Amino acid sequence: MSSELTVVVDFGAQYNQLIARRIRESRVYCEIWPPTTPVEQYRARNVRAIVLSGGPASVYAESAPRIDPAVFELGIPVLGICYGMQLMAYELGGDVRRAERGEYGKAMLSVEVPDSPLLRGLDPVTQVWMSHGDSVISPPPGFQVLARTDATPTAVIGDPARRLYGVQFHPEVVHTVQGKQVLENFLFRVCGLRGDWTVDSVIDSAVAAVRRQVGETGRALVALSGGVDSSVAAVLVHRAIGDRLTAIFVDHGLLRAGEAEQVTRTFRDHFHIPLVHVDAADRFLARLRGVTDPEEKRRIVGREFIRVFEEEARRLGEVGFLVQGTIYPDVVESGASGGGAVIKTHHNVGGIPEDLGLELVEPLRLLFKDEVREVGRALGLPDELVGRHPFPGPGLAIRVLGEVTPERLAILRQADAIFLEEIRRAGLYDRIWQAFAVLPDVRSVGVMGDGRTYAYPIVLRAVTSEDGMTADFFRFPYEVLERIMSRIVGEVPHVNRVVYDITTKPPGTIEWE
Ligand SMILES: Nc1ncnc2c1ncn2[C@@H]1O[C@H](COP(=O)(O)OP(=O)(O)OP(=O)(O)O)[C@@H](O)[C@H]1O
Ligand SMILES: O=c1[nH]c(=O)c2[nH+]cn([C@@H]3O[C@H](COP(=O)(O)O)[C@@H](O)[C@H]3O)c2[nH]1
Ligand SMILES: NC(=O)CC[C@H](N)C(=O)O
Ligand SMILES: [Mg+2]
Repeated sequence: MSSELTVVVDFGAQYNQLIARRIRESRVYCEIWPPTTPVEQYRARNVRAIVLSGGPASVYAESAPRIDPAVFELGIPVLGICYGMQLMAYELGGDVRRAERGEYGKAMLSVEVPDSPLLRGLDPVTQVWMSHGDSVISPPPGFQVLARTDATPTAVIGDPARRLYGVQFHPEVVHTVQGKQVLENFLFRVCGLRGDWTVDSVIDSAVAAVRRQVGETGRALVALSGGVDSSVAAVLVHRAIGDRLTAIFVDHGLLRAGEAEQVTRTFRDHFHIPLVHVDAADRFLARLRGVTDPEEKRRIVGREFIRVFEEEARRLGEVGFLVQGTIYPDVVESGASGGGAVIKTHHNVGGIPEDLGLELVEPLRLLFKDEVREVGRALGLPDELVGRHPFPGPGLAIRVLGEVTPERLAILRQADAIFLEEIRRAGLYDRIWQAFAVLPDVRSVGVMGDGRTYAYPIVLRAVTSEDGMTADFFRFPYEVLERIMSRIVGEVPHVNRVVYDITTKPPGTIEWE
């Protein structure tokens, strides 16, 4: 994909995905590898730069994750971050111990060697973000101290001859004001990279890889939800194999208002991808009748999805490949990021059975969500599709709390549509990561038109997030909330109250079930 492969070695830091994203933002291609990756792999893949991530362990502990010290002798430049720096120092003969003073949060870094290639262009004193209890007490032979903080005299160390560097702070977080400069200094000045990772190069190599995998005559299916990932995967594969790709869109009756029409229209008119639209609402709702347990609902939807899918696959016949919109966080989280070579053997559709006999095609498996969006834009997908909020596979079944009935789905759909319409009208859609309405299974007393009501509340949920793993509630202007409330109560039957969920994740999750 690029001749400038950079590897982030994962020692269990919360931030290793963030390190990889920052590197890619500088247009350098990067993968996350486990510390157990054999040294030969670094040579075989022609790795040009290595970043050792932070991690919760202490290097001197028995069980601490390590790396083959031969990595430091490959002649490839290394940047150790926090634990990564401590590990490098420890392995090369430095002294690492519990510091007298831990350092958590903001600290001021004083640059001592301003002409070090790693620190070029930094302010003499610059704010960094720290999170460590151990410190490099004395650096290994060959290393010099390049910068310090009050609590940590060895905040940055380096051996310019061997191109080995360590920073105790976290350059990848925004609280380290000049962190991007430090990472780019490492990539461009220390390693001599140029940054040739562009969306066009990503698309070209993904298209070529799909052609190689599927061959001249192979046929493929894609389960298309209309969400960002499966849509971008579909368009990419369509570019590679044309109408040997068929998309299957399942309307399970748990979609938002207008969604099925929108998805089918976009794909038929805009992309000319043959699309099978399966209207399966009745069978999903029949299976969900009387079911209130959230996990049971998810299982039922997942299982029914596969049944529908299998039936369609059998009907089409002679299909050898299944396209999935698996993205990099899915891969990393499933522990399959070992050198990019391990193929994820399971899928994210909810359980495609082995005997379906389809080989997986996953053209987005090395991309982050924002990169997937960029690829989608470059492929000509309309903004309203690329910028869509994520929508969960089980759909409204997990937003109608308790039993899912056609009546309660109708209430939720109408309220949800008003909520999103007003968000768009206020110009806030793109500032929010995900927004939706929830219908609880309680009722409360109200007064409307001088009469007593006893009806449902609607819960509004809107969050900001980078990746869905953590989230904060969105700060709406009160006027917008007020308009949403008055429209929902005024227009949606059986609703007499509107509440706004201000729970962060953690402790809450984004969805209610
Ligand atoms: N209604 C549907 N019809 C067909 N396939 C679906 C449907 N809903 C979900 N899927 C499949 O399940 C996968 C996982 O859904 P998921 O919501 O994680 O991804 P997405 O819909 O592609 O993107 P996004 O995260 O932006 O919603 C999808 O990529 C798609 O293959
Ligand atoms: O495709 C999906 N199938 C699911 O079963 C599912 N459950 C949650 N989500 C989405 O994941 C993100 C995090 O959700 P939670 O904070 O509720 O776990 C949010 O974006 C949720 O919408 C799902 N997506
Ligand atoms: N964030 C880290 O990498 C911490 C490293 C090590 N556990 C310390 O406390 O110093
Ligand atoms: Mg989706």
